[in-house]
Amino acid sequence: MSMDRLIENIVKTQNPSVVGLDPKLEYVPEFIKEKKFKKYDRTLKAAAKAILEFNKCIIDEIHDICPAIKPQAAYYEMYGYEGVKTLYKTIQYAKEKGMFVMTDGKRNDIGATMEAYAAAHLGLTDVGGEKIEAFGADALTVNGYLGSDGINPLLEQCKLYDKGIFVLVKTSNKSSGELQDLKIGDKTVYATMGDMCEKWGSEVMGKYGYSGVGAVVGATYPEQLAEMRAALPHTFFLVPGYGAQGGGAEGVSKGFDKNGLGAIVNSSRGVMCAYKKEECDEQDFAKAARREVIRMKEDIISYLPRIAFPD
Ligand SMILES: O=C(O)c1cc(=O)[nH]c(=O)n1[C@@H]1O[C@H](COP(=O)(O)O)[C@@H](O)[C@H]1O
Repeated sequence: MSMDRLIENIVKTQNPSVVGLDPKLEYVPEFIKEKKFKKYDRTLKAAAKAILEFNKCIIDEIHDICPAIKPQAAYYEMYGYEGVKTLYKTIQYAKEKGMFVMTDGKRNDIGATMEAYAAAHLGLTDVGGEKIEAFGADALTVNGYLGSDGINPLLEQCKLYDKGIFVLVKTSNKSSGELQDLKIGDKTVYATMGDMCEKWGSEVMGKYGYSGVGAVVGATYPEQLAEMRAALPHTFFLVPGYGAQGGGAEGVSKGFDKNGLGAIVNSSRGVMCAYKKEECDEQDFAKAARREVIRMKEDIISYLPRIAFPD
């Protein structure tokens, strides 16, 4: 089960964090951009090639100490088909290095269209009887607010191809409460969505007590993280919002269980732009990313009892 593979990577690296690869071109060091501009002019192709080199250098530096990456599709789509090619190549490269890949697409649609998204990102695409992997991530972020019709096609792919999903429950952004904190009877909308994750997940349980249906709960809402951890014992959390959005290690620790499992914390800009914050030589950008991954890991695990498989 895919969440089992994520847990195994976390225990192996003793690191419950994921690096978000959300590479705006302005984050890419000048020496890489200049090289690509010289070869391809100032084109979408040059941008996509620069981003691929940037991503690969970071993956080379962190794959032994970090269990997973989370490329956010928007940062690739903005460079058109060349950017989408870079997304595919980034996913494949990270997987070859043993990393777990969560594509952040926040996809959702009605059943038939969701089947197409599910095939694209998690399963196989049928080409005249030939089944071909399109993107091949291990997991996909999705929006569950269209209900079960939008989630069931994904569960099929999760079962068939050993994949996982992370459903938006309580998002990290400031206005997330406008809808998600409203009450349905005596329950908030986000808690109701959390319950739906537990229900969907019962079809795809893994061997460490967590299902293939995870939930996104923001690092910026520690109280809600604690509430959801207690309410959703089989749901693994993706926790974005650490660092750049103000979330801290003590807050995110509320999303973990007694074994130091149950959550993985994302940082994107914090890692990609570490070399800018350090003000080190830009040639050193990937090493700065590695230093930030180690700093973040030490920060988070200082609040956890241990990171170990359940007894
Ligand atoms: O699903 C997500 O990953 C996500 C959900 C959420 O509630 N908040 C959130 O910030 N994210 C994503 O997590 C990443 C956060 O990036 P940084 O703020 O740069 O660390 C971005 O890719 C966001 O799209």
